[in-house]
Amino acid sequence: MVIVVNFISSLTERLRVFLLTGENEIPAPWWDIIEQIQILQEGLSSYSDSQLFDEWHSLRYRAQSGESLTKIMPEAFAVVSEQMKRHLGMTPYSVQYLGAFAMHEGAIAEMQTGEGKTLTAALTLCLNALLDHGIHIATANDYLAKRDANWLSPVYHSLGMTVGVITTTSSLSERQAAYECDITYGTAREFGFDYLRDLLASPEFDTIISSRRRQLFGQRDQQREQQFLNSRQPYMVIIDEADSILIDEARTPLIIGQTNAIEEEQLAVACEWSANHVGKLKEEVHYIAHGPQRGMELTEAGRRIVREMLLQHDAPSGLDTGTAYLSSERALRVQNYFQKGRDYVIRDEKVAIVDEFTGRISEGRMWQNGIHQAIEAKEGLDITSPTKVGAQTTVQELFSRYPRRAGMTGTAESAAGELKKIYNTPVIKIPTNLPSKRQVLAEQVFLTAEEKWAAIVSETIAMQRRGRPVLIGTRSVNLSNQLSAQLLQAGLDHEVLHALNHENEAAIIKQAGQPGRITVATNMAGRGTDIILDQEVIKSGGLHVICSELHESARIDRQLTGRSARQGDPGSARIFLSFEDDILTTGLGIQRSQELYSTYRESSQDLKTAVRYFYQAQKRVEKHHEQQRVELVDRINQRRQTLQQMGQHANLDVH
Ligand SMILES: Nc1ncnc2c1ncn2[C@@H]1O[C@H](COP(=O)(O)OP(=O)(O)OP(=O)(O)O)[C@@H](O)[C@H]1O
Repeated sequence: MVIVVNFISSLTERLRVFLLTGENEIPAPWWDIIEQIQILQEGLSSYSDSQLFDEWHSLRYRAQSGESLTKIMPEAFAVVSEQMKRHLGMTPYSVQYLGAFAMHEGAIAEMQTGEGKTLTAALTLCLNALLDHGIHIATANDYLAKRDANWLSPVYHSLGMTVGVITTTSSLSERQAAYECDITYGTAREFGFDYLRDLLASPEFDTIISSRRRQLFGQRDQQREQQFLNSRQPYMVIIDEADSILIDEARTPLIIGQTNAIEEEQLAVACEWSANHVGKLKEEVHYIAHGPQRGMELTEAGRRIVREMLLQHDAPSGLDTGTAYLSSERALRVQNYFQKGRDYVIRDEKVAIVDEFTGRISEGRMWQNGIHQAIEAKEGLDITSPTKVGAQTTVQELFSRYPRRAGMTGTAESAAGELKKIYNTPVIKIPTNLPSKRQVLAEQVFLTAEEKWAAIVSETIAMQRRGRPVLIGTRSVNLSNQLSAQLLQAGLDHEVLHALNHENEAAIIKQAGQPGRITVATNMAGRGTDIILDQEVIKSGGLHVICSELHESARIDRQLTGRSARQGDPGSARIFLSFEDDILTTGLGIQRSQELYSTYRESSQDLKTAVRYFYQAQKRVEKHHEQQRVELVDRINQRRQTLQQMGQHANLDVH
């Protein structure tokens, strides 16, 4: 045993050298280490449970006495694997060890969907938990946090480790308890908000925030009076769906707000008044549209009309002209760019934001700068409290607090450059356990959206006739409903999975691999839930995935197509496009997309060669989003510096 362990130690040193060189191919020594782990595990199979526990305990002792975790890794993985075999009935595959090595060394392991990332992460988590510092695993949503923690808890408990879960609904004391555990599961968003809550409660925040600034933000938040939620210094985080969190979500800051009663009242009045009046304003005459980000601008004629409306008897008293201009511009922006069913849904008489990347409701999120209230006014709902920024952070800053961080995902390779640049984290591509049998069929391009949807229905019928299940991904709840109506018209039974019914997700996904089953899903597309194929389906070609439009991020498209042909199963995928798709206008502009539309209307035989325009448009949008992320980080850093300067001035005043 000693000889084996020494041999492994020399190999693990080589593993580190490899990572530092930044190549992303799996080197031969990694395979040798796996073989040795398997030999070690074989030796442990005769151990009793208490002997295994003692073995783990001695590894803890060695780790805490200063022996490097990399050196201990093979022995630790052998013990954890033996516990996985005993408690879950599964022994990690070789590729899962590769993923765990990569993550232990701080990389993002790119593992295809369905390759077993949950188990892989557990290996790395256990190893790093040997130091007793507390490890976080950031999952894509609450459901996965609970599911994964429950599934793996017998393994953690058998090693004497505690595991906690934080979800949107966790109380403060539940959060405190979960952070005390060896391993804590939660979403990046929850970890981020708890960090901000603790930041607001910290004495440093008081020094930074001068008394003048406190006046601006109102009195101390109640939460600031109580203990920290997480009193431990964060040590390591593993980020699941790392590209989605580190790239897609990094465009919006995490903000924790504080309210102000007077502004609340004024905003509500202005929003309601504007929502009722902006219908009278005409584009180009009264306002200019600058796009979703920059919004609307009233022209001189527009301002005149707003002033006239303010003089009418139904105008609320106390609404000043400046506020009326601003709230009219905001109401116009909401009317033109925020779509019910795509950007938000109404749930329990409240506006709930739909995450554009996952298709799920972003629990607890509100749009800032009065947008949320303007939407409520447009929908005739009660106006909720506006929030002022109390503290904010970026995803980049949140994760840079952890001395050790790693990630895993099915689709990081295309974002490898940005991940390396912003987070200094390499991406390592892990091979699949079994060779992939996915057939990616040629894209189909149509002039109009109508033709495209008709073709999607036809392809669905053809696949169903062969006994194959079909999963159709759409970009919004509205489109899902529209397609659903068409499927019904064609007499096709189907299930719809979207932000408003995602409680049934697991049940719907469970059935999605049955012969001839049709499932329509918004972007979430059952991420994190396995579509298990019926034996008959495997014989008839597996799941067929239809991507009904290109998403603004190519990774989301790949996640969708990746639902087919998992773990060596057969399967296929096809992307359908039309010249009326949003991606063209967003990426190439309205004029260019109209030109393309006209060109291809005249020469429809060229449609096939048009595919490249769609990918070009998608690339442009991705580039634009990357730019936004860089700007966000700069803006928040600048704001911090200003605050710090204000704090220093305040201190000078006191002295
Ligand atoms: N070593 C193993 N032996 C047998 N089954 C395994 C093993 N590892 C994982 N599985 C099974 O494979 C399936 C997929 O696992 P998991 O959900 O972790 O995959 P994933 O890579 O996270 O997929 P996704 O990207 O869809 O979330 C699960 O049903 C799991 O039980």
